[in-house]
Amino acid sequence: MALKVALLGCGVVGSQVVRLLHEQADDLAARVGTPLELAGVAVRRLGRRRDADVDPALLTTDAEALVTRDDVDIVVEVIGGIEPARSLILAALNSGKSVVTANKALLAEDGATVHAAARANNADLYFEAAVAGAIPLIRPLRESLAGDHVDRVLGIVNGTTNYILDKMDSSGASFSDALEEAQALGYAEADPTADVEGFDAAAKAAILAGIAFHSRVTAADVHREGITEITAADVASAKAMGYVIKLLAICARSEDGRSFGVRVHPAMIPRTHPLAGVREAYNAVFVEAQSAGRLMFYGAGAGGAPTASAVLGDIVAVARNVLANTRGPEESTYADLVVHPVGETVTRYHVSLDVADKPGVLARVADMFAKQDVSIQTVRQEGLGADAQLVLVTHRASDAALSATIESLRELDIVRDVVSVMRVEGEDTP
Ligand SMILES: NC(=O)C1=CN([C@@H]2O[C@H](COP(=O)(O)OP(=O)(O)OC[C@H]3O[C@@H](n4cnc5c(N)ncnc54)[C@H](O)[C@@H]3O)[C@@H](O)[C@H]2O)C=CC1
Ligand SMILES: N[C@@H](CC=O)C(=O)O
Ligand code: NA
Repeated sequence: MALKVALLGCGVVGSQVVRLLHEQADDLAARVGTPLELAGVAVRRLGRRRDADVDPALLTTDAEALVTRDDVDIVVEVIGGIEPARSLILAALNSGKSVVTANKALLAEDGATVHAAARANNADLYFEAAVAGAIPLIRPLRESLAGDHVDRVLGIVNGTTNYILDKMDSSGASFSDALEEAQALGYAEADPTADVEGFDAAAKAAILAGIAFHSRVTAADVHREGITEITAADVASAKAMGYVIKLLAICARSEDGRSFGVRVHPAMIPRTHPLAGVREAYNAVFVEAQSAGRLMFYGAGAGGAPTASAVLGDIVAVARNVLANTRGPEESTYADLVVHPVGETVTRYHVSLDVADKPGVLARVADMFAKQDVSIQTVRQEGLGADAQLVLVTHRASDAALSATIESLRELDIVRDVVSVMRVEGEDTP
């Protein structure tokens, strides 16, 4: 007997899920042990032209009725956003269906509710596509590394922003042109603010940290900065110093192991760093675990077909569980560690200051750093006279000390503007 799949949403990802379910039907049936059949596809509007070749008889605008239908075994949610996705997923789980979702926004906002519903109903909740698209990352963390102790997860988890930063760096494209290209290629979220302001990466970081450190983490726990303030001048200045700017997600345990930090922000990394070679919409994530050492996961982090690949992998896993009357791993939060504030983060900084070009300026600026115990590694002057800029790179310092330094620099009459402050990552370890 076939297992029936209900699909919610038929956009960039959903239409590719439909295509793969059709094109690979025989292989999927052989791998699962029984055919997978599309029971229905919930869409917002009937009669709209769509990429997928869907039998019109399967289309419905009544998603609620579809997810609770008796003959449906697995519900795939690729609508995105919080509502109605959450209500539909809960209705599916409460009707005993297993769920596959790509929805990182929901999992990071209210994962506790959906995971609890999965547990209460003895149903599966799989979400490999939610983080880093096609790259197998959730399953390795939840299953392959279940016997290890993860200390750090660090990488590029948003394809749209990586595409924009890469185009700005390699071809001098403007921010807005590069964003339009990323949207046309199907990488961006429905509202690209989620990408460029770092919300999407922050949601993914929350999910990764929660799994890696066996603790509950929500998007609100993540320190988030986007890329909208990054200018062509920042990109050029980074390039001149042998760096490239990337939007990084960093989840790291504290040294005493009692807490961890989760942050998403643009950072300069050396052009020789492995993450510097991650181009276009590709993602790459390092996982550092005590016994496994350093692992690197690389691949397509966005786009219809790559994301659908991860969704299909989850559908097969869930279908096998349904047939075997078993279920996959449930949410693990037993460690219950706390998330420490970003002020405790220790890293290096690149600071650009617009200063008056006159004797004594450097000494006064250096004094502000010294007062906060922030040690300067390099300093150089760019431009002359009214255009003079001081560019400083610090040794490792706490975020709190650096912020206090910047505040005091702003008050100096010789500092006309703090042009940019950016973290420098990846010089000690990847
Ligand atoms: N596009 C990508 O590269 C990736 C997307 N994702 C996630 O996959 C999910 C879907 O993303 P996309 O396919 O890119 O978005 P999309 O905007 O192309 O597709 C969503 C579809 O859901 C439909 N929809 C909205 N409300 C509905 C409702 N009440 N009932 C039925 N259909 C409804 C919309 O009309 C649209 O066709 C999101 O959670 C996104 O974050 C995850 C990884 C990569
Ligand atoms: N908008 C996201 C899509 C995948 O999660 C991105 O650009 O990475
Ligand atoms: Na993935």
